[in-house]
Amino acid sequence: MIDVSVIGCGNMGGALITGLAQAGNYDITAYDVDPDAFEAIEEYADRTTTDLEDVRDSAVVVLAVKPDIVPLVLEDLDLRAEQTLVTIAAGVSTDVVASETDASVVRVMPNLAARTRNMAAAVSWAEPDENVKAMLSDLGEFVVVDEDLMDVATALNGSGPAFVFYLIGAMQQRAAEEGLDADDARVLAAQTFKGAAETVLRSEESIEDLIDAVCSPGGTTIEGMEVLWDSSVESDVGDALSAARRRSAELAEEAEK
Ligand SMILES: NC(=O)C1=CN([C@@H]2O[C@H](COP(=O)(O)OP(=O)(O)OC[C@H]3O[C@@H](n4cnc5c(N)ncnc54)[C@H](O)[C@@H]3O)[C@@H](O)[C@H]2O)C=CC1
Ligand SMILES: O=C(O)[C@@H]1CCC=N1
Repeated sequence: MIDVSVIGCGNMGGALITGLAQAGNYDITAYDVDPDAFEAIEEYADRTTTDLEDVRDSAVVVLAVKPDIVPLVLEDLDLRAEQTLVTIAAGVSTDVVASETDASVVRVMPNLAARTRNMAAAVSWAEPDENVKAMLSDLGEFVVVDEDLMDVATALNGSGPAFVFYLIGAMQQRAAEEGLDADDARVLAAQTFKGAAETVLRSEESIEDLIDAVCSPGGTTIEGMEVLWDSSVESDVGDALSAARRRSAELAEEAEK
């Protein structure tokens, strides 16, 4: 049983609590200044609290507040060297957090799919932390990156679910306009993304070869692919990723001030 506290139970803190509770093996304390935040996670957390004292003894404390709130929480959070503080705030460096705590600091960029234990996470740490490793493995897949690559990881896997939701929405909407029931279209679009993603994860074929495998000669897919290849979708998706990466770098500059 790993004793974990989550500070900030909004969208991302709540997703981590939900996923960890489903994994079992975690004793979870949920802390927030706003008791309304507990509504969505009450059934998953072992306890909820508005008293910061209650999180002080956890082996792992996850800081899941907005980047500008991080310094305020650190002012009041007194942790010991044997504890681990996981920071997930976009743009807040390990150094900024480590300068305010005795705990060892691990920086993680998680994503909302923690809710269903399908999270993609990037982690940077001075040395591997066994508890954090267990948590990230229980919540999905993770890769270890140098901290200077956290901005691009933030854009890719942190913000990425929103970009994918957008694409799912676009496919769902057109299929509904062309006659499918909207709920059926939602299921088919989402399951198609899930299946395509799973296929990529389990295959060593290049993305180009996988596209080719769907394009039957003279068939339907190639007609759609011609539209995509002639469009700016590839560079527009890239530009969305770059914009998110730039914002992460800006947040980092703001956090250093
Ligand atoms: N939303 C997402 O998909 C992801 C968010 N993150 C990071 O997670 C952090 C939280 O983001 P969200 O969950 O989206 O924000 P949110 O606004 O949904 O949740 C923030 C929570 O913090 C609470 N809070 C505010 N002040 C507090 C304090 N002093 N002490 C304790 N709790 C306090 C709020 O009541 C709220 O429940 C951010 O730093 C963000 O960069 C990282 C990856 C993905
Ligand atoms: O939008 C944000 O700033 C956070 C960080 C990554 C995903 N959500």
